[in-house]
Amino acid sequence: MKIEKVEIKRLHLPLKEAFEASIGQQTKRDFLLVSVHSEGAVGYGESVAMPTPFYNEETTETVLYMLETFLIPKLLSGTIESPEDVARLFSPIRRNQMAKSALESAVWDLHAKQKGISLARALGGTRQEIEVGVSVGIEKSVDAVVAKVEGFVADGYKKIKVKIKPGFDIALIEGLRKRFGDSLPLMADANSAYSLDQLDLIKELDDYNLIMIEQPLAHDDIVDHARLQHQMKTPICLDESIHTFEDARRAIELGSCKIINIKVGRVGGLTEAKKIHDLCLAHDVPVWCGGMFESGVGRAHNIAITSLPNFTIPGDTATSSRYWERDIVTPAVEFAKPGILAVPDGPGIGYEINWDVVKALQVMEKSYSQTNVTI
Ligand SMILES: O=C(O)CCC(=O)c1ccccc1C(=O)O
Ligand SMILES: [Mg+2]
Repeated sequence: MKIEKVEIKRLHLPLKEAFEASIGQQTKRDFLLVSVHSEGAVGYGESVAMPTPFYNEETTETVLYMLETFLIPKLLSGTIESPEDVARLFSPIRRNQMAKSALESAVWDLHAKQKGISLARALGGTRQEIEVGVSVGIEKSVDAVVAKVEGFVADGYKKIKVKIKPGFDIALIEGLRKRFGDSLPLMADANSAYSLDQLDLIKELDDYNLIMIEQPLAHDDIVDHARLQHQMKTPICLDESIHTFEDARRAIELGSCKIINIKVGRVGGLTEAKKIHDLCLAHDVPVWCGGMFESGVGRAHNIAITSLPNFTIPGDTATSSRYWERDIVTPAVEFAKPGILAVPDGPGIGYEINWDVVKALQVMEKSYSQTNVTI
């Protein structure tokens, strides 16, 4: 497979409503839509980095820089037999997982389209349908979160994840349990807002039958999380701490978590996501697919990877309408049944790009081909 051309479009996609977490507030996506071209076929991917380095160290600007300066030149000048080779090609470049993933996932889409099969099938997915959860932001009051959750429960979402931070935690979970009872599939995500100094407070969360607590401690930690997991019955799930297969192996070995949130962008692409999935399967560690407010393109990649067998917990892969007035794909991502998405069986990601919407949102576009780049 020879990649002849790469295109990048930078888009500003407004969220329907602001979303707050312990790491800050978000009102729109500022992201890159990446296309890779080979022999008349086109594959699509998206960069999930945020404009600010508050979730991880990457930003939309650093992704653009890494793509232009290192990754696109490497892809255009290298030869790849399969999408798995892209990770090998990029391996001399350290980190910058979200930049790598934007390009790598586009090559996966291209590969599946060239084979005439769905991305899910190309990845080894086995499910035709996936269960979906929703991530709910911090609001001004417990009642305001309860009201939001009421709507999502009515929509049929199979898992409710609420964001917590110090001062907006125990009372929130208690309020939700009071309103919805013990059977609501509920979890909390702290985005690294706590430390072991707050051990007693964190341990109180053990009383609420949560499916898991996501990333309570530092974004770069697996040691304190192991200490915490050994003192709690509620499974700890790692998000920010896991960037690679090796991170996952070490975390499992230490007992830092019992569940892993796999985000395609955070781990550098679909090949690494699949490797982490396989490792977790071998160690009886269930996984689920997290979200980064992806547009329909990244969402389609998330749906495809979620069709693999060890994605046994509903992901943060909500419908387009949870986030956007108009998505950039057509059809929009919608439930087949309440709380259930159908895994597309058309070639590649299985969604078309809505170019009218892309044009309306586009703030920059660039094209790279073999003639105008050097490493
Ligand atoms: O609905 C989504 O896409 C997931 C929302 C979410 O929780 C999130 C969004 C942006 C950055 C980090 C996270 C997270 O999972 O921690
Ligand atoms: Mg998280």
